[in-house]
Amino acid sequence: MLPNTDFTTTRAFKYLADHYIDINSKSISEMFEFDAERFSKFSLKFEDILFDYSKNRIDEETVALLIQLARECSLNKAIEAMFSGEKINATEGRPVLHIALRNRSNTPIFVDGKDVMPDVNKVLDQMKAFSADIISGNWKGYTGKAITDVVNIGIGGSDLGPVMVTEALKAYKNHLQMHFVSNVDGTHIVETLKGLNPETTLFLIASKTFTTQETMGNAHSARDWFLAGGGKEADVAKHFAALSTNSEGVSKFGIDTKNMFEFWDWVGGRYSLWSAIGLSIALSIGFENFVELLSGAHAIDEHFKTAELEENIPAIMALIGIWYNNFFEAETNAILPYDQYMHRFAAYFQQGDMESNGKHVDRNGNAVDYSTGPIIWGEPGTNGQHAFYQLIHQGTKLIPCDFIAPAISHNPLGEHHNMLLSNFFAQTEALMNGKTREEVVAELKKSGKTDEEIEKLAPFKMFDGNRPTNSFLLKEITPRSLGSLIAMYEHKIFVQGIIWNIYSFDQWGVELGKQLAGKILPELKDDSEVSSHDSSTNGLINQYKAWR
Ligand SMILES: O=P(O)(O)OC[C@H]1O[C@@H](O)[C@@H](O)[C@@H](O)[C@@H]1O
Repeated sequence: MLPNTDFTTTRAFKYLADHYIDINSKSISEMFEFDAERFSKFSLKFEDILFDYSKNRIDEETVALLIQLARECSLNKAIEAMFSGEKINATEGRPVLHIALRNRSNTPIFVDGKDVMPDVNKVLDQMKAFSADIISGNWKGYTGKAITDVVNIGIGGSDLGPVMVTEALKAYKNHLQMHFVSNVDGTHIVETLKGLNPETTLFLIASKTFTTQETMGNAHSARDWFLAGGGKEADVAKHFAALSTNSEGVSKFGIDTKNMFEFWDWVGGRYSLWSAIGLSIALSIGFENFVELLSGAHAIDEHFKTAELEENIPAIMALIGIWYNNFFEAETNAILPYDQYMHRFAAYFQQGDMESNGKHVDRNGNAVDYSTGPIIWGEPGTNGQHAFYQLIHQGTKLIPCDFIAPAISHNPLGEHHNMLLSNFFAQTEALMNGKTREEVVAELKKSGKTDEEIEKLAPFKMFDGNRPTNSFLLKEITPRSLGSLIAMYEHKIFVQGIIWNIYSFDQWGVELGKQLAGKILPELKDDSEVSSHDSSTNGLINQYKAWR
């Protein structure tokens, strides 16, 4: 059973509300001036990842109270419940066990009295053998040629994780060309298949449920393309594999269940890159590297389970987020990787975080009267600097930012990496320090402006500063360090869900969209006028019919 506490009624919450008034009158830079130990107090190291949270609007009391909050909400019990396979996804009656998929210690994890590890290991072995066969060219297509291109067809959790990781780990890539088709917009598959050869293309149909409209639509079009290109029905087995929990759906589609890589309903879609859904990752970077990714995540699982809350990186990340979300009323959280390979990281955690904690009903079924999951967004630095950082620096909204960067680049080209990292450091510093009137006046004087001009310009050139950031400095983006970083964010989401007393592992809001589209689709089949909706929807549908 998960604990069931309204965090706004805890003692810690009340203390935090008072303490907020105090902290709100302080600046981060001031707190650095008064405390030479601030960086060492508010930073943690895990293997080759340095997590620096000292540039936040916090002091020691803040952290102590936030930890008290976590304790009053029985976070430790909740962690135990997840790791021991309890059905903590109560609205779907399922455990939440992505941690089992990367349980490299292989200790038993029981679901309904059955250890899941033998099944997990069996699928890993199957992925190992399959990826070795495809990569080595042992596996032949229907005309005897080796596979050159892999197309993963999936959406949401069956797409975003594989895309994000294969991009982030491109430096580890082999000769196979990876492609990802997600959108039901025909453009996506048509453009992807241009230039591909059916004889050397492998399709992975990635869908937990094997019923998702977009994926099924794209999978059928892929098969039509394959058959039109010369392949026969009997050849489908050499070119299509399925990653799914639904073996019935897979065989109905015509994929040999020998080519099915199974996972289980206790794996949430947005937490599934560690499962068979990660087959495209194993194909792209090799199975050993995929295992490294799992190992990095497993190391964080152990840390999360055993570290004291004061030293627990995911817990601290979560608590700082709660501090801004529920006391400063920050609505969003920007994720800003200074690494081009990580360009889909923010998009990945848009689903990870927003689908998990975008909930307005607590675990008792009552509407909450506090703010829950933040809006997650972001782009890689330095691109974002030339686009939206203006608002982060000088806008009216408080936007806590996560800066992420590797110390070692996979592409050390001249001064590029120093230039990139100088921006990373400068931005977090500038967001904290801002620019005072005195500094602005001195700068303008130096540039030869008159007193009158200075008076006019100064307000626009001043920055308040005091804008909070977390910094994640990784030695290098490797399969292991990336695995750890992803797991940190996953557990951050978990901790926040526990404190907000919501269910983080269902997604009823998304299910609605699936139902609604299914209702309108038949109405679009012919040209007859539609009148069963509101006048806007009728108007749009009828105009669509007139124009198409
Ligand atoms: O993997 P399948 O079942 O195709 O689902 C793909 C995605 O569908 C969405 O509507 C959500 O439910 C996501 O959590 C899920 O990742």
